[in-house]
Amino acid sequence: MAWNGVGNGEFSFDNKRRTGLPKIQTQKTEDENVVCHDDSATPVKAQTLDELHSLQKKKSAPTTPIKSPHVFGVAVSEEERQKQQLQSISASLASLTRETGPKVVKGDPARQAETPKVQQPLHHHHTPALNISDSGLKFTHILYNLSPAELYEQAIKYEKGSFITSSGALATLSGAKTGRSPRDKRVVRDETTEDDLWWGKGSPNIEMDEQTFLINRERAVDYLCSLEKVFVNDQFLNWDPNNRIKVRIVSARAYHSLFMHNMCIRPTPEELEDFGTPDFTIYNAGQFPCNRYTHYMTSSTSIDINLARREMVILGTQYAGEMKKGLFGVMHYLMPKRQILSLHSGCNMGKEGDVALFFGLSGTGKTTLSTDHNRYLIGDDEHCWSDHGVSNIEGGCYAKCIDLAREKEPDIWNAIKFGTVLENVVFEDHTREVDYTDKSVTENTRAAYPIEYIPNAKIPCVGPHPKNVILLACDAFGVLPPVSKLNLAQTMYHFISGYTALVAGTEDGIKEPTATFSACFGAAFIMLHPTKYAAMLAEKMQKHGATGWLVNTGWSGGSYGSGSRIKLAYTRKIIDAIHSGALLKAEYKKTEVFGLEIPTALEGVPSEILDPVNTWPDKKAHKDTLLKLGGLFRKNFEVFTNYKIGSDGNLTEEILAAGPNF
Ligand SMILES: Nc1ncnc2c1ncn2[C@@H]1O[C@H](COP(=O)(O)OP(=O)(O)O)[C@@H](O)[C@H]1O
Ligand SMILES: C=C(OP(=O)(O)O)C(=O)O
Ligand SMILES: [Ca+2]
Ligand SMILES: [Mn+2]
Repeated sequence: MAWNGVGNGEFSFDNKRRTGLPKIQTQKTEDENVVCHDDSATPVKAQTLDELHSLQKKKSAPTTPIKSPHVFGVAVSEEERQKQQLQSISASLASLTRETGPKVVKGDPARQAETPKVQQPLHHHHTPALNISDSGLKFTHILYNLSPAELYEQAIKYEKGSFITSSGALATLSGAKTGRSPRDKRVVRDETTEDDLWWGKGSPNIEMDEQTFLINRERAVDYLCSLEKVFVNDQFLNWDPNNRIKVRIVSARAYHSLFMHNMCIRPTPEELEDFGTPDFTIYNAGQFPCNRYTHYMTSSTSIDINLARREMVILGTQYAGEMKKGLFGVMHYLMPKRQILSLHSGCNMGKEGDVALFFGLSGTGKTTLSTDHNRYLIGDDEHCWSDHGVSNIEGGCYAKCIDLAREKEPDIWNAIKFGTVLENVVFEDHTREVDYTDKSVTENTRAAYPIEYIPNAKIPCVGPHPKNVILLACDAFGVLPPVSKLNLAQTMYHFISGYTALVAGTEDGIKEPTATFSACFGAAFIMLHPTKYAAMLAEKMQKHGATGWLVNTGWSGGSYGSGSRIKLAYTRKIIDAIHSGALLKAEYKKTEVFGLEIPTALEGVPSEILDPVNTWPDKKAHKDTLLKLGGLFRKNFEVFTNYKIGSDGNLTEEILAAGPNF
């Protein structure tokens, strides 16, 4: 191909075939001696590219002037404060056999220029040179409380499977595990926990001894310290300032750090300055397995809680929900010790200050129904109920997003933007548009976002005593009514039972729903015997005059396979009528077997669906299914019949009588 360049700057590939296309002008002037200047911009204030890049970022100023923190009356310099912080992190990462923390330094190792020079390696004990192993010679870089933008960069650069979706969320994969592993949870049984905790049949607390915990802790710490860099989050749990817990999360992935940034309460820069020693520490070495030769291990996954040491170790699972629910378990131990009830529930508040709690197992609607455009969101999953009212434990929400639709759940849809972690979703390769119907990776696709991403979030996330306590069950048998009003004994019966029945999965051949009973609608997280929480709930509901409700967000018109799931729009109408007080005034009738009080009419919902028997074409099948479920409830409750609930002997009797009768 010939260069047809000519003196006037015209440029084409072939002069002869030049037809309709305009000539491309590369010089505006005819005078070749005039230097072409780039229009009006002033020149950059840099002599070199490095200098130019150094101009790009500035150190952000704290939101309030840094007060000089005094330690024993002595002012602490910023340098000293940074050193103390690093010392605290090094102490967290200390091997318990060597009793020394790793050498730690702040900043991304890939950006050496930004990493402060280390004058003195941080050791809190002097180690004789003879004892030093290779690991003692290396530095571990600490990426401390990074911002979402920084964590995005880390994830995209270093973690395979990290992408920015079209709405700005960070799509990520949680690896082989896409849900929690309750069978791999272990709790240290020692003097601290022996008498307090619920052990044995039905308990989620599978025991391990202190020594085994230390072995797993060492394994996790060694793994983390072997890395070039680890992420450290220092954050809070519980919006009740008097019962706030300081948590530190040490993890190997930006995904985990961003997840916890979103899910825990984010400290202000000032609060961070005074953070000090954490009350509880998570060591998340999820990419590294546990050693199956270790006593008590039954798989390569282990989630270990040591309440005396106030530590949790995660090995062999990267599912981020494990961290949030692990901390929830810790709160289920710490809070009742302070006479505060911890609850696996969502919570919202009306304009008049009326608070509702939404209990329910995974997938029953806590997040969906507490996120209500007409009400203030206090939280979607974990709360405390103290003498002062309710408080959210967390700073974020964790929504299921399978089949998420903008029209049905606009607030959750709009929260999936920059900063949100989107786990295990499938997206279109080019547009990065998420297909929320795609279950290729898992059905348990999730979005974790800070609570303020919901426009009507109530900040601070606290509220007065609840007026309504709504128990959600997704009944795939299709026999529980869409809504029932419960008396206190019934509320306790259903709270202790903790029933739901989801369809087992999407695999072929699974037609039968399986009933799940999970005490207190969260047996996987409770630490004490269920009757302890039940007694506290009964006392609080009685004292504050709260009404209990049972809402079936599951099947209607038949079981899974023949019936269909109750429309979300109808469930919302039901919930609206509970909030407004309209349902309290409705006319009621009693159902057979379960003895539930059901309304005969309700605005916005077809009356015939209020009594499930009307919706089943086959009445015998309905009766058989009802009796079958009643039998399952009865069998499940057998283990609780020997327990007293609270100090009121009558209540225990009433609760036992509040179950199905046939
Ligand atoms: N009638 C209904 N009520 C509540 N949720 C429903 C209903 N029908 C379908 N769903 C879907 O069920 C799921 C409930 O999940 P979620 O609210 O995240 O549960 P939880 O927070 O209790 O784990 C959501 O995906 C929601 O869209
Ligand atoms: C994160 C979880 O909570 P939920 O499904 O109740 O939202 C979970 O159970 O793993
Ligand atoms: Ca931060
Ligand atoms: Mn939820």
